[in-house]
Parts: sequence; structure tokens; C-alpha cells
Amino acid sequence: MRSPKDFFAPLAVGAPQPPRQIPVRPSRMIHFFDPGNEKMAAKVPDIAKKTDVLLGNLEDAVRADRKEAARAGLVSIAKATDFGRTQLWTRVNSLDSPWVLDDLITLVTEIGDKLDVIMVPKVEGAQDIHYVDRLLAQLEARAGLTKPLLVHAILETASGVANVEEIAGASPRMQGISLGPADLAASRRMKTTRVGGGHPGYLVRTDPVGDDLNEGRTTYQQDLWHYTVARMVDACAMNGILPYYGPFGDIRDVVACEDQFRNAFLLGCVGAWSLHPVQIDIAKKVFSPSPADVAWARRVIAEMGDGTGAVMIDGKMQDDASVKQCRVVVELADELAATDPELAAAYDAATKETQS
Ligand SMILES: CCC(=O)SCCNC(=O)CCNC(=O)[C@H](O)C(C)(C)COP(=O)(O)OP(=O)(O)OC[C@H]1O[C@@H](n2cnc3c(N)ncnc32)[C@H](O)[C@@H]1OP(=O)(O)O
Ligand SMILES: O=CC(=O)O
Ligand SMILES: [Mg+2]
Repeated sequence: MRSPKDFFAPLAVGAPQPPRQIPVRPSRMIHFFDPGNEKMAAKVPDIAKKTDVLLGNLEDAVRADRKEAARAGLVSIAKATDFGRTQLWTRVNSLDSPWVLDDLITLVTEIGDKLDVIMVPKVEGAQDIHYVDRLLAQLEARAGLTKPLLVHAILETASGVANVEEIAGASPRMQGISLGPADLAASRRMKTTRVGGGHPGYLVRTDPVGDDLNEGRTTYQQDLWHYTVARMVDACAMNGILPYYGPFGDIRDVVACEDQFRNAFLLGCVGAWSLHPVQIDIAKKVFSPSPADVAWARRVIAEMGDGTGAVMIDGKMQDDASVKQCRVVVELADELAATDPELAAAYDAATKETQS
């Protein structure tokens, strides 16, 4: 552990000052693409206009014999594209792979000024973040970068979950953590064969009514990811970084994808991964507070005055704690509305309606 006094000191001579705050920028969807896939790469300039984060993926889903092509593709896309307000992230290969060292050296040297965040897969504990932290500082110094790169960890090993709090606080570069349900399921030896989402076998059943154990017993499917997402959210909140749900692999099932994303949103996540263009709008819808919720939250804040005491609104008690929840919703809505005039108009229209 670094001494708290040294926590914000650069880890290499000439490296930029580490950040003291994680920049608040919309990141409702982290859109994955394979930079070595020409069809996907061709869509990047258009997709950049409608996503908060574009992520050039170099790890899983990129074939072993296409790793170099993906890395080179990301370098040329980053150099050739104006991403506007959209952030550019990358997911490098895992720290035990033969590719990660060249991923980091090439990307930081060639396009370190274009990249915002480096996503690190299969993080096991703080030691993995410390390794990346020092290496990034050395590479930033060599490349003459003035803005520090941020680091995002994927929570996808049993060890990572056991150490999630120390991972979240391992470096001032830590920007956030995503749940990686596919690798995590394998690491835990869960018996699912899916990428995220629920499973019909994971359920609870109501008690029997009489002697017949089968008759009239409703079952309720449970959320396999509740415990991990909740733990990740707490670890992130306590360290001032951002939690995300990861991939939902059933691309065709846009309904269940929306449900999974919404569960994560309600529990405190700020975004999720989109693996296919069809998931971009789902994430945008889910991770933007609804106009009705924003209007209600604004009303509670207005009626609560200085934010202390208790009032009754439409039969519901509001006090210091509920007004704090409302502020979370309104702050997020204001941040998103600042760069999205359509959303701003929807929030204002709903607010006017509640006032009339
Ligand atoms: C499981 C744990 C993880 O690590 S998840 C993260 C790693 N996985 C990924 O990044 C997967 C990314 N997505 C994909 O590879 C593809 O979307 C998969 C799922 C294979 C489906 O592709 P495909 O069969 O081409 O779908 P499609 O015919 O419906 O595609 C229509 C057009 O859209 C394109 N497309 C597809 N996905 C993306 C994407 N992520 N970004 C940009 N473009 C995408 C396709 O190339 C296709 O283009 P065109 O219309 O033929 O020109
Ligand atoms: O990388 C993501 C996962 O689910 O595994
Ligand atoms: Mg994974």
C-alpha cells in the first residue's frame, strides 16, 4: 500500500499528475467493437455520434491470430477519427497473456493522447492495478503525455470479487469497475452457459398449499448477479469511482437486456456494455432517468426547501434522506441534459406538467 501522503504523486519521473477526481462524463453505454474487423470499424464514425463511450476491444472475442490486427486497427482508427464528445476506451488483453505488454506500449505511445480509459480484464487484486499503474506512468512519461490515462477493472474472477474494495481504491487512476458475468461464472464454477442475464433454474417457489407438491406453486426467477453488483456498487461508491453492468449476450432478447440493465441502474450502476448496435439505445434509455422520475425529484427538492424536516407530497412522506435520493436523480439528469437537448426538453416538459 502506498502511504496516503504519496497516493497522488506520479509513479514515474515526467508522468502527469494523477487525477484527484474522476471526470463526470456520460457513460451510459460502453460500445464494444473489434478494431480489426473492417465492417465494424467502418461503422465507428457513425456510431461515435450516438454513444457515450466507444471501446476498441483487443481481448476476448478477438481471435488469437487477429490480436495484432486489432491493435493496429485501433491505432489507425484513433488517429483518423474525430470522436467529438464521445470517449475512446480500449480493453487490453489480460495481464497473463502474451499480448498485453505490446498492447500497452503501442497504445500509450501511439494514441495515448486520444484514449481516455484503459479497461483491464480479469483483475484479481490490487497488485494487478499497481502493476498497470506504474507501467502507465513510465509510458506516459516517455510519450510526453500531459493527461493521465484512467484505469477501469473488470470484476470477473472469484478473487477479484473477494478483493473488490481494495481494487476500487488501488490507484487514483481508477475510473470504475464493470461486472464481467461470463468469465466470473466460469471462475466461480457456476453451471450457467450464458453471457449475463438470468437463468430459469435459479428460482424460489411458493410453499405447497396442500399435499400436492406440484399444484399451484408459483416460481420466481432470481437475479444471479444481485450480490456481485451490489458489492461492486458499494466498493465503487466508497472510493468515488463508477460501477457498470457488463455484457448481455442474448442480442436478440432486447426485452431481457433492458431488464438486466435496469436492475443495474436501480442498484447504482451508471452504464452497461453494448455488444451490438441494437443495445446502444437500450442502454441510453435505461441509464437516463425517466422524465417522470426527474419531474418528481425536482418537485420533492423544491418542496423540501433547505432539505431538512419532513413534508407530505401526494400521501408520501419526504425527509432529509428522500431529498438526497432525489438530488442523485436530478444531478444525473442535469449532467446528461447538458449535452442532450432532446433529453433536456423532455425533462422540462415533464416538470412543467407536474407544476400545472
Ligand atoms: C462475453 C464476455 C465479453 O468479453 S463480451 C465483450 C466481447 N464481445 C464483443 O465485443 C462482441 C462484439 N459484437 C460482435 O462481435 C457482434 O455484434 C456479434 C455478436 C458477433 C454479432 O455480429 P453479426 O453477426 O455481424 O451481427 P449482425 O449481422 O446483426 O450485424 C449487423 C451489422 O452491424 C455490424 N456490427 C455488429 N456488431 C457491431 C458492433 N459491436 N459494433 C459495430 N458494428 C457492429 C455488423 O458488422 C453488421 O454490419 P453490416 O451491416 O454487415 O455492414
Ligand atoms: O468480459 C466480460 C465477461 O463477462 O467475461
Ligand atoms: Mg471476460
